[in-house]
Amino acid sequence: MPRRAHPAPAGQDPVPGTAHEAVHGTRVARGMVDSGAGIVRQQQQLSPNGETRVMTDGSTRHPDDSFHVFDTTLRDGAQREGINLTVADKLTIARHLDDFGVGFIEGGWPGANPRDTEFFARAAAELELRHAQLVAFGATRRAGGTAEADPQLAALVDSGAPVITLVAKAHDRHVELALRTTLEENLEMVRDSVSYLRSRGRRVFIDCEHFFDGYRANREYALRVVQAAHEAGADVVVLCDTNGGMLPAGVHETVADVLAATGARLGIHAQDDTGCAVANTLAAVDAGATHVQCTANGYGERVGNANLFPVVGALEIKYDRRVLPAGKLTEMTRISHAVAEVVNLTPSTHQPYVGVSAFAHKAGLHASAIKVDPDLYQHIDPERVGNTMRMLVSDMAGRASVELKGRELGYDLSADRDLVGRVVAKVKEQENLGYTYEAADASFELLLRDEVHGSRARFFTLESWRCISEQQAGGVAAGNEATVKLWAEGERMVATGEGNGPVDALDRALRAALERIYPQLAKLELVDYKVRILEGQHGTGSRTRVLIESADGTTTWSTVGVADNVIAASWRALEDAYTYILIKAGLVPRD
Ligand SMILES: CC(=O)SCCNC(=O)CCNC(=O)[C@H](O)C(C)(C)COP(=O)(O)OP(=O)(O)OC[C@H]1O[C@@H](n2cnc3c(N)ncnc32)[C@H](O)[C@@H]1OP(=O)(O)O
Ligand SMILES: CC(=O)C(=O)O
Repeated sequence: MPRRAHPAPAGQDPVPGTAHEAVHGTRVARGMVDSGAGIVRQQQQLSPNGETRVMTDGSTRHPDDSFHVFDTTLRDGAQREGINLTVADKLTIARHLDDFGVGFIEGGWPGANPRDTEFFARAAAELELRHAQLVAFGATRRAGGTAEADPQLAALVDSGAPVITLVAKAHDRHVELALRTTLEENLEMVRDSVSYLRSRGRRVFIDCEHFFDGYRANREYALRVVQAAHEAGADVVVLCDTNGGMLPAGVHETVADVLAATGARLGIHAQDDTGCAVANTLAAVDAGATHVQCTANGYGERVGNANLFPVVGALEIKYDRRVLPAGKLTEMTRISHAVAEVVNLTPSTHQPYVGVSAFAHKAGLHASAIKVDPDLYQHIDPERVGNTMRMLVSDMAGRASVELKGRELGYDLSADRDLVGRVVAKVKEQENLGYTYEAADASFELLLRDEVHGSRARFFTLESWRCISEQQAGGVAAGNEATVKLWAEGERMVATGEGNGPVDALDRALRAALERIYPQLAKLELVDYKVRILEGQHGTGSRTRVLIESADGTTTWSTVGVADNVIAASWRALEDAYTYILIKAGLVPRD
């Protein structure tokens, strides 16, 4: 890997606990350094070839400091509408990010609110980071003051974080309108703030806010801000597309120019307002930036930031650049979903690399090529990022889709072309009635099994069901009751259930009838229920489709039912859900 092109400024030693020793050729660095406001852990070794840094706790650091993956989920990601993290959430996310192997975790703005201040205090006491360094974020000192006397900078030092990111104005108009100060004073604020933090033993990165817009408005001034930060000792000058309006070509051209004009080490921070944050980040890397700021799942202010996962995926796989510790790339899908869980947002199914649909194939022609070689329709092997290929079966499926889906489910259908053809035809016929099998894997598996065995799998046979929903005047629900009459193991069962809705009542009645014979049903839980009214087709009236997601404590599965009314459709989806759990429990149905 290339070494860092920009050694620390003359007269200033690299900050203890950072990876400068790689730049300066030192092979071993150990010890605990009191940096003035807290102990900075400094236990690291370079292997003889300089490629792997082995920490004394056995973990590995990045090969060197020449490229930074900097995560700002806990600072800029938390600026997304709808995200509201507790300190405990932030600590959990920091552990996930460290486990993934990012180099820097920006934890928040100490002093801006009690939560972020507490986060840094607890991080110092509780976080055992194996790969990352913790970063505190803040702004340059106030206009007209001194860094020494600035309470906000004091809070950054007090946070104990070994690395500080300072946001600085780089757009002349912002200096005049937002800071209400002179262009010269803004440069002085940058120099003074960086020098002060450096004198306190901190490594400093500068986020040049609105850099690209500022560069367009006043190139010379924007470059002077970069130069001021660089000369004062900022390790990386991060060019920020704060309003997110840039496109990749413009980013590339600007970064290349700034690099040539200043010689500063450059980073990129891209907001996603044009949908180009990842592309802009990579364009900056192509132009020479060696520090990328990203957030997990692209969370961030307004529409978000450059998404960490596709950026890292591109760097590791497409650029063949080792930015994660060995073996960590396969953790990507798990980490993405784990962070989504903590922030309480459903993971985007269509996210590149890590979404559940990222390697899901629906079109029959795709499946037929994938059958020969998955590379024909996949840009990478999904296992490289911990994801899996999935076949979707729908009315767009062909023989190959069914054969591959069958293989996924444990059926070898390759020798029976007729059977596969019958399954394809059945799927298309059923989907024409409103069924959807891509969203109901378990119903598809039952359909496939029925074709393989030549008859419907049955653990019970319905005689009738009846639901009664009662409402009192004024719209107050009085109750829901369902009765099922069915046959199982030669016995006739009649059972009644009450529930908070007719489908709940039907489910309870079914359990009451069957649980004695099939105790495995005690584990069955209905976890999600979706109804969709389908427009009438071919002159028929509208139909109702119900999708039920069930779980047994270890796995989940989905079933589908379609009928003219919602309860009949629900019954069909329930019947599949019950049948599926019993088959999975190893019971043999009467076919
Ligand atoms: C592009 C980004 O996303 S940068 C990150 C932005 N993040 C946040 O704003 C979240 C945390 N922020 C906060 O909690 C608050 O805004 C605080 C604590 C930082 C400041 O709060 P307040 O003191 O009440 O100020 P307020 O938010 O109204 O305005 C910001 C002040 O910072 C000043 N300021 C803005 N940018 C900078 C800068 N780069 N350097 C120095 N001062 C700055 C403004 O001039 C303004 O000063 P004024 O109060 O003298 O007019
Ligand atoms: C610093 C930052 O978050 C921005 O400029 O967008």
